[in-house]
Amino acid sequence: MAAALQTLGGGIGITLHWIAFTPTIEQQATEEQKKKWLKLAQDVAIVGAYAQTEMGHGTFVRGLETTATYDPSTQEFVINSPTLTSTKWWPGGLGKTANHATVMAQLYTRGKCYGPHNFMVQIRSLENHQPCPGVTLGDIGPKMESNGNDNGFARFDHVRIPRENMLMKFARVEADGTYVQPPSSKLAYSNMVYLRGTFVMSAAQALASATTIAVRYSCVRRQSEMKPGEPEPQILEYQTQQYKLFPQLAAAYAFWFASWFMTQQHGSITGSMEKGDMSGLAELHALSAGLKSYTTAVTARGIDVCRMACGGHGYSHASGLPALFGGAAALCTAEGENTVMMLQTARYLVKCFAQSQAGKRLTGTVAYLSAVQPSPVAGNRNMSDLGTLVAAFQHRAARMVRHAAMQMQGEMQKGKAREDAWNSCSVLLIKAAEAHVHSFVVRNFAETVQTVEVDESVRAVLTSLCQLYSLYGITEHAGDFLKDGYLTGRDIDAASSHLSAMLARVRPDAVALVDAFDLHDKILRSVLGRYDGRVYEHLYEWAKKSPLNKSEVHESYYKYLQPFLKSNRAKL
Ligand SMILES: CCCCC/C=C\C/C=C\C/C=C\CCCCC(=O)SCCNC(=O)CCNC(=O)[C@H](O)C(C)(C)COP(=O)(O)OP(=O)(O)OC[C@H]1O[C@@H](n2cnc3c(N)ncnc32)[C@H](O)[C@@H]1OP(=O)(O)O
Ligand SMILES: Cc1cc2nc3c(=O)[nH]c(=O)nc-3n(C[C@H](O)[C@H](O)[C@H](O)COP(=O)(O)OP(=O)(O)OC[C@H]3O[C@@H](n4cnc5c(N)ncnc54)[C@H](O)[C@@H]3O)c2cc1C
Repeated sequence: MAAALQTLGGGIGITLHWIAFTPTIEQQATEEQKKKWLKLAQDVAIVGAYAQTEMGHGTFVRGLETTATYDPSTQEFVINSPTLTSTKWWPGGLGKTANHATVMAQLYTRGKCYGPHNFMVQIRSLENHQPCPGVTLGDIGPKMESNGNDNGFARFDHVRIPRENMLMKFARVEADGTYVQPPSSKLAYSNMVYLRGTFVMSAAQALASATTIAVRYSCVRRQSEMKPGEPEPQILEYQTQQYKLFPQLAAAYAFWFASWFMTQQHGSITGSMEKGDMSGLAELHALSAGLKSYTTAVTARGIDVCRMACGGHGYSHASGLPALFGGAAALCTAEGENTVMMLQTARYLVKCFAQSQAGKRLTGTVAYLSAVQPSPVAGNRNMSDLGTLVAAFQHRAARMVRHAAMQMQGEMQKGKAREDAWNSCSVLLIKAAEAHVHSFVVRNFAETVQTVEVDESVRAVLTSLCQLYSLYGITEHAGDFLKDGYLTGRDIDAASSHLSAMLARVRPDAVALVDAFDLHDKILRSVLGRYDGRVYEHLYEWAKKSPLNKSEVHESYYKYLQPFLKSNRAKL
């Protein structure tokens, strides 16, 4: 149903109904409110949008301008868009599809503002789908990709909703207008944490799709001569092609396993939060923000590497790669712009570093920060040993977190305000947070391949993939590892030669590793990545269906080219 709606002639989008609107009801509504809306949403008896971002604010949620003012005389909230920049802007499905929206608005009661809260607002008639009174709706226009989704705008002109339409699981407003505090003001943001966590799997699946397409095509495509007179080789025989594709393939597996951890963490921490234990929220936020930022950025870049590795046909929509890239690029901005998200992780790391400096034993994904010795113990390391590689990534991250935090402390000791010191160290902070997330992904990958229940022959392949992913990271960021002498030049050379060996070792299993993603042709939507490998016949069929081929001589010839040619010939 959802897929049908999704593809029905484009222009409508129900994705956000499933991934944002419905989970918001699940996570933020009271049991009473769930009885009213959750089944309607789950049965698609209503279609919803998650309306938070405005034309003037996306990142800075506390700066949102839409207001929800409580009127105790009628026990209603008045939803209003006071300025042009308060217009809700970007929400998927808001333009033409949704008839309801959870609207994030500044809550006012008894003349005081209590910050952003979620409100259920009906925006279109259930009879004729016309906008409700006081509601102005529309699509925001063509985008880089995903134009099948009607990302829309909405304005509210003093629209009245019952008090009960405030999602009140955490915070409440009583009938007389009394505001009841939530256990944490950030619980209103809980669905963003959930959604960021799901983006890690979206990134893994997107990179899995791109590497499936590129690896399969690289076995079909033959090009050039490796040795004079020999037949043209599969382009996957070129080491450069392996160096482009196999690290992306390894990253797809790494992110897939990271999303398993993210899902498990989200479940257990939100489970504890249900019982009132908020202690895990900060780590969950930092992990989901950092993983979302890191995996989507690597995925977007990786898909473009796959696209380029397929030459001209990669640039055709027949390959499916431009659409994948456009979708992955969106993930870098949506649900928390990547820079801002990585800064959130950095904020958490600086806090944890200070706690560890004060003698607190750190736990969870930051435990290594207190365990890693500042002074490196140089020496010939076994660069093919996973434990050695994990330790190298943790040392790098710990060193960079310490450096950024100390730099910030130094700025403040010179008299800078904390906020100014933060801003002037934010590039260092971002790099440290990226190193932290990278070390988590490597450690989690290594732990998963060592413990996952698979045949030993499969474990051997996954171990090679994990070594390849780690060695690629070390060689790509060699400076970070060399800086304090933790790794030597000889170690980096050893890492490079092991990486070359891993490329050759993974080659025989490359097709099996992408087939293992089990992505049906209907999901891949790629002529180059077809399971049957019949690329050229289907590329020709695909091209023949181009709208431009409906007529032998296109109407533009008669309208523009013919008169233009005629006039140029007349001047000869
Ligand atoms: C091929 C690809 C695959 C498929 C893709 C297909 C197509 C692509 C198309 C679309 C993509 C798909 C879906 C799109 C869905 C997108 C939906 C949306 O975008 S919804 C809107 C999302 N918006 C955001 O995420 C906003 C981001 N901004 C924020 O979250 C916050 O403003 C902030 C940046 C975090 C700052 O908030 P604030 O200023 O209040 O906080 P700070 O002062 O920085 O920190 C205070 C304190 O609070 C803690 N904290 C902050 N946030 C949270 C949180 N969520 N949970 C818990 N704690 C939080 C923070 O850590 C601080 O704590 P402390 O240090 O202890 O003081
Ligand atoms: C495809 C797509 C779908 C979306 N779907 C939805 C949806 O369904 N519902 C919804 O509510 N929203 C949706 N959004 C909006 C999305 O959540 C916002 O675009 C996102 O949160 C970024 O906010 P912004 O666009 O205001 O960018 P800005 O925050 O203005 O960012 C612009 C630049 O400023 C920088 N910047 C901002 N703040 C800081 C800071 N504190 N420190 C350093 N740099 C900073 C950013 O890093 C970035 O480089 C969608 C967006 C896209 C692209």
